[in-house]
Amino acid sequence: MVQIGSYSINADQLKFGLTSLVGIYIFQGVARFVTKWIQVRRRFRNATDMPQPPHHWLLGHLLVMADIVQSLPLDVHPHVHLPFLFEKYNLKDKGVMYLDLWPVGTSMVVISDPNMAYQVAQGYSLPKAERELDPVLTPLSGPGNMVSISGPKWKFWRTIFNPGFAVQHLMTLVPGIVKDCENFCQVMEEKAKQGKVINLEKHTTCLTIDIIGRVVLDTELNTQFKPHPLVEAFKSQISWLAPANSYNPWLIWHPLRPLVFWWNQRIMRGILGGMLDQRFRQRNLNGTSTKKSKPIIDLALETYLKEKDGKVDTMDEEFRTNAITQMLVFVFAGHDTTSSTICYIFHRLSQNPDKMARAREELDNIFGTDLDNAATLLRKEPQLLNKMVYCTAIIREILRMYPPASSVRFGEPGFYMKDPKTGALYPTEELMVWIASLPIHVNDNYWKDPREFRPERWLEEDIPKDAWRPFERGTRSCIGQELALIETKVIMALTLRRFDIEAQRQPNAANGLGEVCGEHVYQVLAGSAKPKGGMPSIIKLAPRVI
Ligand code: HEM
Repeated sequence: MVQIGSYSINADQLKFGLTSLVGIYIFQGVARFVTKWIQVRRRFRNATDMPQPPHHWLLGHLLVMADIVQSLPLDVHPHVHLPFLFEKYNLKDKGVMYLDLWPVGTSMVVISDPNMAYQVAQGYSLPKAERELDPVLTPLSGPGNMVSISGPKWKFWRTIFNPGFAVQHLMTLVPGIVKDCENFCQVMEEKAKQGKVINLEKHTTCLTIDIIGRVVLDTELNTQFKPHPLVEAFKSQISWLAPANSYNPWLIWHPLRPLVFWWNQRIMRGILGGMLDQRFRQRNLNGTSTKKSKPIIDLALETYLKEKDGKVDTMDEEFRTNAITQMLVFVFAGHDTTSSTICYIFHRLSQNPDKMARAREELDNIFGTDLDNAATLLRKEPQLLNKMVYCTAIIREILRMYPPASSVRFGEPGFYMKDPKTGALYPTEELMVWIASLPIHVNDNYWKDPREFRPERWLEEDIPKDAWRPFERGTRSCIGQELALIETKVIMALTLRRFDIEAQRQPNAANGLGEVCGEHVYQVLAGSAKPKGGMPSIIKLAPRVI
């Protein structure tokens, strides 16, 4: 007998009551699930204004998706599927494709038309799809990170960091970037002498992490020579992210994942917090530094101190927590996108000796034929990077063919995209809006021979308006795009003439397929879109270095 206030109930009544409660709870859950299922399927089935592949009354587009997934190597990045879907279901001319993937994925609209991408990112900036971004970005940087938030909070942080990413400022940081690239050359030379297959992406990642550490935190992380606890915790975090291409429940809901995430966050935030506090103490003691090249962390603190009218004894806890989050997001967003771009540059040039020769000739003309001169000259005159016209065309072409990131937004009631050719209106309400860039970048309505690597197109042809968007466009475009271009050019200036790098073939994916449009190091999902297997490569000294 159990006494509750003035009531008493026996064990059987209690059991009955609890079972009924659980039953009602489960019934409500199932009813909600089924209702949502019916609503979503109905919306897609009855829609005449939502161009889409054939829709199944029960499974939506899950069968269509399963079909396309099977027709490509199983491990490709999800954005690789999209151009094939547009092509197969004749949706390229529509410029949009609606996909009903509920309950496995979010219902969405994907864009392959530059003008409609303009409408959602530049004409009007739809808010970020925070719910879809957070599972990746929260473990890596924390809640409230600049990539996934929208509104006034995002504006506050973007305004604080914008000056640090302006070209004029970044040019002052080139000497430091050159130093990291010299370290890279040293490591690559050793690897070339060993003649073994190396994981190229691992080395370019260490390089870009060193650069981001220097530019943002003014710290020599030196990961090219020895592991750094910040970076090790970061890599562990990436390796523990829930896999997007797996349906294995053990991998999706690994019970240890929250614990690992918490532990790594503790390490990363501890290290960055320490760095931030130290800079804050120094700034408070020394006032505003007159040093010409300032790391981004100092510029942020300067803005903060200015807002507080000069000296303050302690940093606002909210500012501190959020500043650490943004530093972490810079470390994440600032390294793996650039590192995979560098890998693909080497890869495509090794397959196209004529283009490699043209790039080397350009570098000889700018920096002279003595290879050691490039570093010395760049330290003195960073503006020489602006003369690397053909190399810039190569970077643009690689980013067109292998965009490492893209933008996911969330639609709004009453916000429609308008087909510029037909005037048809396409709804966005309650849908994820994916500006995936790849389906735009390889859409032959806008690009000639889109699957061909032809840097010359950037010098000789008209590039369609808004059709190149690897950094996205509009207010939410990449804050680090100038940094990415500068560092990639410095790396090219110092390495292209020194090394020949050749990507090696790897075992096929689980379904026996090993290529996408003839590419064997296609993009896979690993935080962002990265070359398969880290692009294992043989590296040799270029003939003129031997
Ligand atoms: C080749 C290199 C890079 C590519 C292709 C790239 C691409 C992108 C893209 C497509 C976005 C928009 C993402 C979205 O809408 O969700 C973005 C945003 C962002 N990127 Fe990059 N990125 C690169 C390098 C960098 C670097 C070096 C940094 C340095 C810190 C960086 C920091 C950021 C940040 C903080 C944002 C969010 C900006 C905002 O919403 O205000 N990125 N990037």
